Amino acid sequence: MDIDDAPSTPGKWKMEKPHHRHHPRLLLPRWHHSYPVSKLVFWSFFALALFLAIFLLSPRSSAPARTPDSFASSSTSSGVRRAALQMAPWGGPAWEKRVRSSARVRRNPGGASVLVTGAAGFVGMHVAAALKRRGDGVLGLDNFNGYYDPSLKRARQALLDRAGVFVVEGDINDGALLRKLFDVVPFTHVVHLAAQAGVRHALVDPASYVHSNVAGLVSVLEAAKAADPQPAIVWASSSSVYGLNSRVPFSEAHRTDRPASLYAATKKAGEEIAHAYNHIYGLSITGLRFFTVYGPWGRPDMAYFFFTRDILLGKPVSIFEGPDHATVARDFTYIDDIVKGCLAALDHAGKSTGSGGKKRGPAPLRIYNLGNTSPVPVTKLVSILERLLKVKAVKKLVKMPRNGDVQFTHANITFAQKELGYRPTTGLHTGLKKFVRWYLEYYSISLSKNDSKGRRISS
Ligand SMILES: O=C(O)[C@H]1O[C@H](OP(=O)(O)OP(=O)(O)OC[C@H]2O[C@@H](n3ccc(=O)[nH]c3=O)[C@H](O)[C@@H]2O)[C@H](O)[C@@H](O)[C@@H]1O
Repeated sequence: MDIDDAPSTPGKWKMEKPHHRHHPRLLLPRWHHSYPVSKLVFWSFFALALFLAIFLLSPRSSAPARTPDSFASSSTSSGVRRAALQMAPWGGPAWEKRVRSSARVRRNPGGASVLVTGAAGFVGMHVAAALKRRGDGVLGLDNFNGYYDPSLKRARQALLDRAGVFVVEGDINDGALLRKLFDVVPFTHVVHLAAQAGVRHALVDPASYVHSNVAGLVSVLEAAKAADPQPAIVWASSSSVYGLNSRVPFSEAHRTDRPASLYAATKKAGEEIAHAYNHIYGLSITGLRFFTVYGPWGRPDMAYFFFTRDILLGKPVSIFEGPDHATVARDFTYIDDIVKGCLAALDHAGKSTGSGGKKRGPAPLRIYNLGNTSPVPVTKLVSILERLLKVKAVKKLVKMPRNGDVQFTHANITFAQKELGYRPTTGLHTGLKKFVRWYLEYYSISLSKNDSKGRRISS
């Protein structure tokens, strides 16, 4: 029946006797007329209540499954990636109120009010949460780009939101946004962690490294130098700046002028840019050279993360070897140790001395290694994962491609120990155990559901 055939006045439609041969749709008007209104209301409410109950009580597993294999988006070009970024609009009284409230110091008398860039990233989320926990004011900033699965970044944002940290959606290259944030909040510190990370990806999308790690850093320093008061800056450099340095363990006094990747070169450039801003404007700047940070809520582009995924899927993992089968090793550093190092660097950062864009006196300029001081071969990393996952990995030993990787990293942390009281306490086995526990829970994977070869076939 066409809707145009229906009379406009209810009740004028002559009903037929219900008949089972009728199409159910034709019975509807009759049912409507013969059913008491009270019963109709009752059943409508009942249906609505049932629907709500099912919706609210449904277990987490009924939500769209999280899949750990979405790092494929990393191969998109920077142009495509940026075009796809849909930033939420910023500004307005309600937005400013939220910004102010998030950045307000709560329980920490004389505490810091901190802008954390890259707050939806791995290290950013942990640092922002730790600052908030101890009562500091924290505002996050992140552009939620698609270098890896943005839903993981959204989940981190949701976690911060529950902790009372507002993450503003925006790019560090947006000077107007940064100026606005400094207008609204007199930040005492900036922990600048937003960056284009990943050593090997620089071959795929070199422009994104210059955009985030060079132009983005300058943009943040420009906003900081013009702010009144000027904040102290703590930012993420990288162990990769040691590049072809072969003296071990790597010390801050060693050469860092032979980077092996564009990523490393942009981080090294950042250290020189920091020098210039400290020199000209009196900004207090501390660079932290992180050594292969890993742990819960980590980055899917890192080896320990995608090895875990591939081992569970029964897919081969490529283990890089140096020339003549030489071991490739990393000074893997657990996230909680890195967070302690970041907070200590912030607490020990001397003040910036400039104001109104003018230097008033010398300000601190520091660089520290934050590593674990015990390099572990990648083969060992894989065997720990095999034990924790209770699955044998399909291992492929391959010659390390010329992709910017270095063979070995090992941190000397004497300076950080002496000046920041930094002391890493988590070994690789313990740290990976915590990572694996998080990974299985986050992706709702049960190890008991393996196939006959002991492999997990799907999440
Ligand atoms: O320390 C740092 O500064 C850097 O640490 C990591 O870089 P990387 O140490 O190369 O970490 P992964 O990419 O997770 O690689 C870990 C190890 O696994 C090896 N690997 C990687 C990939 C692979 O398929 N096979 C393999 O054996 C690498 O050569 C490396 O020795 C981060 O990805 C960088 O963003 C960070 O700046």
